[in-house]
Amino acid sequence: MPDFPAHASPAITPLEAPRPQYRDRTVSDLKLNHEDGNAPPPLISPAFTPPRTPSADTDQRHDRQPRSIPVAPPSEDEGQQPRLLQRLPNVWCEVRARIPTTTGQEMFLHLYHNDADDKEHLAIVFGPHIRSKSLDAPRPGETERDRMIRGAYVGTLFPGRTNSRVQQIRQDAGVASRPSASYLSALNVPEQTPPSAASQHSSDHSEATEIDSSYPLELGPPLVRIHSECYTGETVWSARCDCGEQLDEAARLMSLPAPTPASTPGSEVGEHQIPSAKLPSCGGVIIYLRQEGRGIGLKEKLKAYNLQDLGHDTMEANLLLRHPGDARSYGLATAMLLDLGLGGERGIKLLTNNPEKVRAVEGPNREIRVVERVPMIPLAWKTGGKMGVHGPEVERYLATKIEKFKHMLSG
Ligand SMILES: Nc1nc2c(ncn2[C@@H]2O[C@H](COP(=O)(O)OP(=O)(O)OP(=O)(O)O)[C@@H](O)[C@H]2O)c(=O)[nH]1
Repeated sequence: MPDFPAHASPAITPLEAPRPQYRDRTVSDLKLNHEDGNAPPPLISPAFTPPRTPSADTDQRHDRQPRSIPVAPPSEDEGQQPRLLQRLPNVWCEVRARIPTTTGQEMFLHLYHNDADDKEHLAIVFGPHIRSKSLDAPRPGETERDRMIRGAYVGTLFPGRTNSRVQQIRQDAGVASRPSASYLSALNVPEQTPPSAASQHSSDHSEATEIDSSYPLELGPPLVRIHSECYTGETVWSARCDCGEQLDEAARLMSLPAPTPASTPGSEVGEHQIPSAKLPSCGGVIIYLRQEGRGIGLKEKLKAYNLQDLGHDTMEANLLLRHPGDARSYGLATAMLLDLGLGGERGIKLLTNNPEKVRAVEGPNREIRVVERVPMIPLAWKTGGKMGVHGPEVERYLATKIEKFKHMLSG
């Protein structure tokens, strides 16, 4: 018997926790994985494998425009109808700010308030073409500085700037007449357009129309992701779900350069060299809804995780806690998209696997049209386990999404 110090406990065999018996099949059982048999390598440690940020240098094979699937308009006899609010909530963008990202691309974070809940929902806007009407509309008594502080400015802020409007940009650039579209685009300034049907919600004040924007027709329907908050998957490296990876992938796709001549690296617009990191991207919007845990909140989701460790799947766990399997609705997202000028005939391309989301985001009167769906295939499947979240928990989670939530994950 070795000499242990007095405080040492006698060596005992640690209690072997019985492994929970899961009744669900895993994704591997469903034969949807590209790899057969070879389990992907485990995550090393969250400290060394932070969630991926959208990056131009991540897997070049995926640097193409995303594959999308046309969405048929809804028919009367469709079986299960999504939960739709009778009327859309009122939403308004309180403030926005430019966020340079680790990839060199910039995005504008828009913070929204609404009259349906007291949460701060967000719109993460990529590219220069999408602007919030409620943000741009003038507010009583505000100064130009107030407008710049709340983000209702055109172009880029710089020390000493005194005016939020486009004329100021022209003067600073020494451009007497109306600058070219590509020059404005390089400055992140939307082109001035006459008020259109799509801008019918804007205020008719001259300031608002001056900075009205439109998403260029040649870019096709803008790419949109409606993303529900997931603290565990996006912040603390959880491998129980693929939420963090989905957020990264959406941002990456929206940062891909737009297929226009101006997007050629090193291209020049007049005398102005456009830095490649600032080349215009196709852009798009991630509507980030504070719907933690499919709407049940973090506390309840953590309880659900414990139930999952006791052998239940993600849907059963919600039901055992007396919550719906999915407690979300998408009226806020619809209203935010309208405020961002994405209503109307042209429609949007929605990045999702969730069939309910496709219909629900269209709103009670089809205010938004989802004309194409872009599937979100887990990165581990696309890369044969080299990248992305993998492990038994996420496999069970994905299997339940396919089997019980009817997610269209096989493409
Ligand atoms: N209640 C509960 N919520 C979860 C769990 N795992 C992730 N979530 C939440 O699920 C939401 C994301 O939903 P998903 O089902 O992954 O995806 P989706 O938004 O329905 O569909 P996609 O658009 O295809 O991603 C986020 O709010 C997460 O916090 C879980 O085990 N239990």
